Amino acid sequence: MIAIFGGTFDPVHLGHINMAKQCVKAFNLNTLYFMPCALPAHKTAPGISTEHRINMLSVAIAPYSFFQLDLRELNRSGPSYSLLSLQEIRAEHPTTPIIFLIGMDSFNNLDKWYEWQAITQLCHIVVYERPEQTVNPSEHLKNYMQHAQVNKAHALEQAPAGKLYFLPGDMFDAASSVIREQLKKTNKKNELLPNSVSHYIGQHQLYQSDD
Ligand SMILES: Nc1ncnc2c1ncn2[C@@H]1O[C@H](COP(=O)(O)OP(=O)(O)OP(=O)(O)O)[C@@H](O)[C@H]1O
Ligand SMILES: O=C(O)c1ccc[n+]([C@@H]2O[C@H](COP(=O)([O-])O)[C@@H](O)[C@H]2O)c1
Repeated sequence: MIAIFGGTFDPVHLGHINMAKQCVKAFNLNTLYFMPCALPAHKTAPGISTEHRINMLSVAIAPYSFFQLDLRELNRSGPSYSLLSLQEIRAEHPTTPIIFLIGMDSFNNLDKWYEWQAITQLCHIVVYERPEQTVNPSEHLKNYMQHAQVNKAHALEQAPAGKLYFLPGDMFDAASSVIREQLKKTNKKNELLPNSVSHYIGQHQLYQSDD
């Protein structure tokens, strides 16, 4: 199985680490790849450099041998459409099951992603719950849920793509946007961040203003 966790990671926080660990455990993965986007398709571009986002990801995942980075989106120009990355990964692994891990807020907006139906044919979507985000599907998503949703993680090993699984696990109340606001007010260690990321932010004086 190939597992990809895409995100802006501005910055990576303990909510990301928590859901990624749960995914590794549920699917008994050897490796889960964090895939930072260059230019988010549906939100404003990060105010810090890509290099800082990658360095923070690197220090955050360093303690875990089962986490790695996939930097392919940084090599493309234009919005980081997941479709293009998944097409590349599928071409590299024609028959292997591919998991794309997202949070509940992303799932509720999935039908607004570029060519979202093609995405659901290239990979399995695994959704992790998020505080204050209940499943809220549009008609399109309801239809997708009806034909794709499975209730056992094991079912995703039996096909290369096309399934949808809601991964159970403890929710973790953390959001990069909230953390950025907190960091603007105080540069004290932030409890929603791995210590190594807090340290990196302090060292490089990141997120001190809106610039
Ligand atoms: N605490 C969390 N619980 C569940 N899913 C999460 C959590 N934090 C992030 N995610 C999911 O991880 C993916 C990448 O998230 P992203 O890097 O955009 O961080 P974020 O915290 O959602 O950022 P922002 O607050 O700026 O929107 C998205 O699919 C998002 O839904
Ligand atoms: O391809 C798209 O249209 C698209 C739209 C919104 C989000 N995504 C992807 O979903 C992942 C989480 O996105 P975000 O914006 O919450 O960091 C990340 O890999 C994004 O590239 C992709």
